[in-house]
Amino acid sequence: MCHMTVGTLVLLRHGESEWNAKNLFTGWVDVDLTAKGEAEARRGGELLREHGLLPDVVHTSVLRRAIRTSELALHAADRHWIAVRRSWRLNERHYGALQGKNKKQTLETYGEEQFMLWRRSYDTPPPPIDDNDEWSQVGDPRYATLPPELMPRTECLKDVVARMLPYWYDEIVPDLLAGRTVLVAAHGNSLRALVKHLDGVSDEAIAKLNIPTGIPLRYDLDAELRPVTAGGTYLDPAAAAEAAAAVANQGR
Ligand SMILES: O=C(O)[C@@H](CO)OP(=O)(O)O
Repeated sequence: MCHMTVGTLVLLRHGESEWNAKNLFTGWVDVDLTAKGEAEARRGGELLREHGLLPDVVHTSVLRRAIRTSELALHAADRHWIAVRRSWRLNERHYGALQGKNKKQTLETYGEEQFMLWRRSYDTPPPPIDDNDEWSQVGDPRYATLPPELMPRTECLKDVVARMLPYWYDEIVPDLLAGRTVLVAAHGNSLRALVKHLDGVSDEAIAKLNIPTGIPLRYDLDAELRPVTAGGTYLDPAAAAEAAAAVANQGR
């Protein structure tokens, strides 16, 4: 008899970034972590170590807040030496013309309904960013090999699901099927896209789901890659609930 071993998936949103702290829409803008964000990343790594949840491989976006979070967390867990893979497909949702804009001012200017449509609706993207905008990523060398028609100027969550899933199936799933413990260090909305897929969250319900910074979320998957526990398990559930509520309230 052949038993397929399925590994464990651990999702980690980067720690607080400079633009999280300033309450600015960030998207693909490559901002760094704050000192608080660095401490959150280290704490995330300590949680991994305390729970004996030691990654064999890490997948990150190509943005420094996720890369640095993974490095700080893995250092704290004594797993700094594991294999690393990165992809733009794990990047934060491209926030279009909202990149660099203040969330509170945007809420005041456009009103609650439009603000939440842009932030959390499944299929309404913000207006596209102009290629000459100071926060455009056109010309950024890290995307030089990206086919031009794949380079986003804005994205809704549905677009993120569509561009993230090829990476999930082609790069992450094989690691899981090989029985590995897989850490995915990414972003609020790219992880919402992955959670939506894993848990089969409806287009409506995903609007209410927020991912806190720096707290590992564990998913044990069955042989069909379905979560054994719906929604996964945060390694620090109380801190996760409080931090997710704070994300939901941004802009207010
Ligand atoms: O600004 C962003 O890129 C994201 C994540 O910080 O914000 P929001 O939670 O509003 O989608």
